[in-house]
Amino acid sequence: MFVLVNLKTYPCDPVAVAEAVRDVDESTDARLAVAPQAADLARVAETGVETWAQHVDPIEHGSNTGHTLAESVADAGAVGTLINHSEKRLKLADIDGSVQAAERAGLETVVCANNPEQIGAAAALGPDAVAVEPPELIGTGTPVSQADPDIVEDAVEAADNVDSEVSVLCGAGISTGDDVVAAGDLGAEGVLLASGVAKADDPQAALEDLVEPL
Ligand SMILES: O=C[C@H](O)COP(=O)(O)O
Repeated sequence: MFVLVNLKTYPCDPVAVAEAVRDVDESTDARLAVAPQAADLARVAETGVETWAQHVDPIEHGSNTGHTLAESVADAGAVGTLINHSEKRLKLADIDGSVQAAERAGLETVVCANNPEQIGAAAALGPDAVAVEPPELIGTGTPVSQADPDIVEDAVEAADNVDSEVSVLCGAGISTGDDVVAAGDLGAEGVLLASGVAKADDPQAALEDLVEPL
């Protein structure tokens, strides 16, 4: 299983969480990674943890003030990027452009979507993976894998119908090892999570619980 920890803009210490993710990664067969804010990418990557960006823009070098260039993200040490997170939604053409920009820079891609129908559309754009996240469950602590298992199974089917090479992650409310196991049982190859680790009093203990059954 791939466990991708999104730090969003939570007031955690990104380096401390990154070190916890790195240390737990060394004790599990699961693949762990962390997605800090763009400004924190380089110092997070310096910890040795697998580092992802939260977003890249559909642009090239040039007149793009305030945008996030995929090549700069890669130069800072990221190996992948989220695209179209529910909190950073893009137009379809921009999702396509961001996937292309990320691939140009050698970044792995996970395109987020709200439901199985959008997952099918996202998969058609050729990312490495898609992530289904019902927005109403994000940050609630109510896991999608238990509250809405059909949406995960339907997302897996929708992606598979379009491109069987595209992996499916699920996210929203996932905070325990049981939640991750349930996601895997529904066909997901990974989970995208945030508050369960980034807002935990002890992020390392939260991560150890997450990967313990894997
Ligand atoms: O990127 C992560 C997702 O939005 C899930 O967030 P959450 O684990 O806080 O529900």
